[in-house]
Amino acid sequence: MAAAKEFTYKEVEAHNTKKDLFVVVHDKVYNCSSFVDEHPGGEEVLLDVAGQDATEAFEDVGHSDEAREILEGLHVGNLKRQEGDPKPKSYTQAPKTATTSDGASAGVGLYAIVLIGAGLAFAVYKYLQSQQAQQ
Ligand code: HEM
Repeated sequence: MAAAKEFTYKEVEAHNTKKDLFVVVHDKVYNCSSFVDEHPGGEEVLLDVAGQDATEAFEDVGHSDEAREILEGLHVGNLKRQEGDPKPKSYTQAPKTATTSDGASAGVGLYAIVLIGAGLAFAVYKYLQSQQAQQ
């Protein structure tokens, strides 16, 4: 049996189009070109990780054993990691950021309401005090 072909990250990076799409999952290199159109999760997500390390993106979704079998069928070689290679690309980063900023703006809104309420109470208190002083 011939030894598995070795790719550097730079070589994998060159395969980043829909017609020529390599991804890395757990340091193995897969040619997904024939599968892009059939992917149940859509072509966009695969194009997003084209030529990159898709380990986290693939694992975050919780793909089935069947998906892993398809993946093995697309295996074309192994990744030869070198110093300075980028880290795996995460899929969940964007939604997480959105949730954080939503929470922050809700907190600011609540803070404003409390401040306005306190201001109003203070104004009423001052008004009543001045009324009493006049009597
Ligand atoms: C790299 C090779 C990949 C293969 C062979 C593959 C294969 C599959 C298969 C067979 C399914 C159907 C459900 C299942 O059996 O788990 C699926 C669903 C899905 N995949 Fe992938 N996938 C790959 C990469 C990715 C990547 C990188 C993402 C990025 C986020 C992704 C996102 C999804 C999503 C969101 C679904 C769910 C679709 C739905 O249920 O509506 N996949 N994939």
